[in-house]
This record gives sequence, structure tokens and C-alpha cells, in this order.
Amino acid sequence: MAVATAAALLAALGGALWLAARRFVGPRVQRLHGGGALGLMHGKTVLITGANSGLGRATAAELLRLGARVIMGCRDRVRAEEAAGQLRRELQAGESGPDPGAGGAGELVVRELDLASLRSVRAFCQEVLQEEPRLDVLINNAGIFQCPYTKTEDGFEMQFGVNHLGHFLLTNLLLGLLKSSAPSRIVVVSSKLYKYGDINFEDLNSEQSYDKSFCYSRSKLANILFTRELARRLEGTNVTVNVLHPGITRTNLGRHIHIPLLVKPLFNLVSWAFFKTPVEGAQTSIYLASSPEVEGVSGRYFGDCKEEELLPKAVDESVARKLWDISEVMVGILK
Ligand SMILES: NC(=O)c1ccc[n+]([C@@H]2O[C@H](COP(=O)([O-])OP(=O)(O)OC[C@H]3O[C@@H](n4cnc5c(N)ncnc54)[C@H](O)[C@@H]3O)[C@@H](O)[C@H]2O)c1
Repeated sequence: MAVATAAALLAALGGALWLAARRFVGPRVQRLHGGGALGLMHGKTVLITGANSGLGRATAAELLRLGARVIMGCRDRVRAEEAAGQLRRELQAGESGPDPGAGGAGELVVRELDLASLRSVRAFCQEVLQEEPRLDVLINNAGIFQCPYTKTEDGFEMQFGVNHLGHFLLTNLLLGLLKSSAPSRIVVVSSKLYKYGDINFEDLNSEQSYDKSFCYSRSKLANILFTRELARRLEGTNVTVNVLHPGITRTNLGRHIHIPLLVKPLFNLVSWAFFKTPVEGAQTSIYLASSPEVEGVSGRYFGDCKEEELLPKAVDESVARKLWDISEVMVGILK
């Protein structure tokens, strides 16, 4: 009797946990574009930061399959070239598409970009501006998650520096090209964890106290405030900018999180059961980059290819403007 009750309780607990986790992760989104969409991105140039792994890689594979010229902005050239070689082979073998013979497959270019260095961001943008006649989609995807306290080359707290400031400078330097290629799109990859962040202007460098999860959330809140302020500034230009959360996805993003050896198998099991695959997680980025449905839509927040509500702190216009002004000073953009 006691065993049966314990088993029933365990089953109920397991079921509740399953439902809670599914609710948090969100419904799995199936691949958006079938064989009929091949060529949808033909003639378009897409730049993806952090495109050699995880969500960025899955996004690159799909946009490439749809015919785009994809520029991979990556920190490590060797790893990026490896990933690019693999993507080209997959494309040729038809592994990243259901209909390899239907044409439309695009071109892949690797360029070096370290978002933790404003010097590197400037050099990268100079190269892009010199060599690329157009830019139709910019996807600010790269990110770093809950690393130990370190600073960027320019002395900024790493997560704020890479996730927000690096992309802030990158986007601003490429705006002219995006405008001249309009209609064009900017897609910003944030996270639901923005909810636990705050823009504490008095300590943006977290010198006094560093909380790695707060700083990640703060950088992702900054991504959203940046998107909304940029959308306001871009009104009437035919350049749109939207932000998304991909949902919890099985990638290497958690490389800085220490999981005890004994707990690892359980963690792997849970992530295998509940987390999205990179292809599933990338669907909202792909949707915002390529779908005709979002033509002209700007300043919105998406999850699972649908618009979602934001908390008041993420739509606070005065905080967004102040963050913009401070970011301009931090990255050294002269007004
Ligand atoms: N995986 C998830 O569950 C999840 C959930 C919410 C949001 N996100 C966001 O998705 C985005 C992609 O993450 P992912 O899950 O694919 O992880 P990932 O670690 O596979 O990809 C992150 C990419 O960013 C690159 N990157 C890191 N620092 C960089 C730097 N200084 N300069 C240039 N590139 C740099 C990495 O090299 C890597 O290619 C991130 O912005 C992350 O915050 C992921």
C-alpha cells in the first residue's frame, strides 16, 4: 500500500514537473519553411554573429538553404571555418534541406569578430562596409552566459560588454548599409531571463558586487530596451528591428556553469527530454529574418514565432533612452 502511494505520488510529481517544464520551455516550433520556400532569401545578405555554434549555426544553415549569402561573424576563425566547411557539406548532401536539387542554396563567408573588443567590432564593420554592397538582415545572436567576473578589452563587465555593448556598436556602424539596402531587418536574440535583470545605471560594470545571473539577465533586458529605442529611431526608414527569446535550447551556452559529475547524467536526461534542439530554438530568428508575415513589423518581442507581452520594465522609454545615451558614451560614438 505504502509503495503504491509513493509510486502514485512520484508519478503525479513527475507529471506536474513535466507540464511545468513544457510550459516554461514553450511549445516546440516545427521547421517554418518547407521545400517550396527554397530561394526565399535569394539575393539577400544576412550577417549572423556567433554563427559557428548552437542557435546561430542552425539559423545560418536554414537561411543558407533558403538562398541567402550568409556572413558568419565569429570570434574564432579556425572553429568558424570548420563550422562553415561542415555547413557547406551538409548543404551539398541535402542534410539541412528536404530538397537539395531545388537550387537556391546560398554562399557562406567567414569574418572575424570579437564582440568583447570594440577595436575588433570596428575593424569587422570596416571590412563589411568595404566588401559587402548590401546587408538585408543583421542577426545579433552571439552571447555569453553567466561567466565568472571578467572584463572586455575595453574594461566593461563581460556579459554587458559582449551581449549589449558589442552589438550596440556593431548595429550602429552597420545602420547606413542596412538603410541603403532597405527594406531590411535587424533581429536581436534576447532571453526570457530578462525578467530577472535591471539596468542599474550606478554600477553597470558591477565592480562592487558581481552576480553572474543578474548580469546575464541585465544584458538581455538591455537587448530589449535597445531594440525598442532603435525601432523608435528607425521609424520611416524601412529598416525594422525585433527581439526574441528562443526558449531553453540544448547548446553550449552553459559552458561556464559547473555541474557536479554525479548530477550530469540527470541534467543530460532532463535537457534531452525538455530542451529544444538548436533547429527548434532557431525558428523564431529564422521567422523574423525571412517571413513575409513580419514585413514592416518593428519594436516587438517574439517567442515561438508569435508576438509576446513584455514586462513594464522592458518597455520603459525613459530607461531605454538613457541606456542608449550611456551606451553611446561607453562605446565612444560621438554625437
Ligand atoms: N540556449 C538557450 O537556452 C538560450 C536561451 C535564451 C537565449 N539564448 C541566447 O541565444 C544566443 C545564442 O546562444 P546559444 O544558445 O546558441 O549558445 P552558443 O554558446 O552555442 O552560441 C553563442 C555564440 O556566441 C559566440 N560568442 C560568445 N562570445 C563572443 C564574442 N566575444 N565575440 C563573438 N562571438 C562570441 C560564441 O562563440 C558562440 O558562437 C545567445 O545570445 C544566448 O544568450 C540562448
